[in-house]
Amino acid sequence: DSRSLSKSEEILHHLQNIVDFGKHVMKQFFGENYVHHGEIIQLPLDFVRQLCLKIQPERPECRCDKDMDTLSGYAMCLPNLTRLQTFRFAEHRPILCIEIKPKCGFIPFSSHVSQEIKHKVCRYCMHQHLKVANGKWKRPSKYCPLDLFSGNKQRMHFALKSLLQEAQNNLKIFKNGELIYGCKDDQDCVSDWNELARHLKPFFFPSNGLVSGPHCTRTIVKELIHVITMALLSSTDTCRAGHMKTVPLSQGRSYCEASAFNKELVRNGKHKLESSGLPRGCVLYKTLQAQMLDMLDIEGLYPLYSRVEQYLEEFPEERSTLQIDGPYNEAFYEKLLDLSLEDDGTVAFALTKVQQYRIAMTAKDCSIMIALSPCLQDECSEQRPVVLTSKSRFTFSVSVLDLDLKPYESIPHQYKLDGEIVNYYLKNVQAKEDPVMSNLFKENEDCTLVLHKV
Ligand SMILES: O=P(O)(O)O[C@@H]1[C@@H](OP(=O)(O)O)[C@H](OP(=O)(O)O)[C@H](O)[C@H](OP(=O)(O)O)[C@H]1OP(=O)(O)O
Ligand SMILES: Nc1ncnc2c1ncn2[C@@H]1O[C@H](COP(=O)(O)OP(=O)(O)OP(=O)(O)O)[C@@H](O)[C@H]1O
Repeated sequence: DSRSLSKSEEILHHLQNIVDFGKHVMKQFFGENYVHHGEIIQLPLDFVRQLCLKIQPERPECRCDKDMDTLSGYAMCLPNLTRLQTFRFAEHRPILCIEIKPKCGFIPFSSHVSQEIKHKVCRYCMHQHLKVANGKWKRPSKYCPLDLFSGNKQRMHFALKSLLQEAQNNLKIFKNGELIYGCKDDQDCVSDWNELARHLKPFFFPSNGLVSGPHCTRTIVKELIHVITMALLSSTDTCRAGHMKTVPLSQGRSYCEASAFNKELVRNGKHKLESSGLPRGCVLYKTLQAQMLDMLDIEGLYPLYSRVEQYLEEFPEERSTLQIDGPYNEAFYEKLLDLSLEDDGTVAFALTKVQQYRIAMTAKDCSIMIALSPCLQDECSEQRPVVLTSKSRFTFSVSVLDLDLKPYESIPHQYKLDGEIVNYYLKNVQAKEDPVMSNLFKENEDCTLVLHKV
């Protein structure tokens, strides 16, 4: 009927927006090779219905509030990113793929931040405590995104090792497209390093020269961390927004006080954490630059969102002219390049900041896929990126996944969640970790009471 027809059109429009966003916006920020925008295809409805039934039992429970669309027949076709994207020749080879969801790699530098702690401890590390308290994860992770994004090999090594210890939803490993390490759903996490090493041994020690046992496991994990680090730091792409610098590197703190790596250094009497900086073309640099489009922090952004909201309440028909829900075309991209922070009180200024924030949110929640395939020395030419380990060599490709633009409507949720994360941390973690602070906290509370009485 006409209702389902218009629903189908709506879905088609939504998918078209996703493709356009990848093509016209994210490709510009990340570069041609890292982003695969996919294409829209039509599938027979019968096939879609069967597919839906087949995958339903495999879907994580927490995801089942979202239904698969079985009515429109439209679908997005994406390359299988667990496979190498660049070189067809290696397709028959065994393939290892590491998926990392790195999350936000910088500490807010905005003067709109109201709580000092946000300038010291990163959002991921604070959020961990709330997630464990809410039962999302059983144990906190020692991973800190600032270590991964530091570009310093030692800190990156620590971050990756921590991800391998508590993968949560930040790390998955696939062998020939099949998940061998990480969480299938929130309850079911595999973190057996011996098992992982068994899977990886043929990749790293093909001639079987390594005996098994704890030493072997450690060696293999080390080699794995090495190849991931090299792939993350490799510059395999250039892009239009490459010249765009969202923030001078000197702004903001380059380490997080809550990072276990940092704490260990402080315990050993060292107080300066090294951040070697990221090579400009590497995927981490690109991701961080896009994340840093959040220049005002949610606290500075929220009033601007309210300004846009107020305007839309008065002129709802303006929503499409303002391109809030697309089209994500060249004009949309051009507007994102205005990094000025001077608020002239206009809706245009507020809107630009809101859209930049949505891009940043997307980049804070995307995943990086590294696909690696063993290659022989004579196959490795200069055009193909290669990473060497002690006993093998790999050709690899790096892609970015899950680049759908975060909805405008999620901004109030972001604002609320930010407050919850910070308040939980201040009350339950910082106060307990630091008894002096804790006492100060109490004194302040007493003090407030006295003042109230007077
Ligand atoms: O807000 P965060 O940082 O908790 O991120 C959410 C993710 O949680 P995480 O912290 O990575 O465990 C969350 O991850 P999970 O679904 O919990 O694995 C989603 O990616 C969510 O995005 P969306 O709302 O589904 O588009 C993410 O929400 P957005 O903030 O990106 O909208
Ligand atoms: N093109 C791809 N190639 C290989 N693996 C993929 C691809 N797309 C997604 N995946 C795998 O599926 C997981 C979920 O992907 P994604 O979050 O994009 O799904 P989704 O359809 O958006 O689900 P939801 O709507 O529940 O968020 C990814 O973390 C990744 O492991």
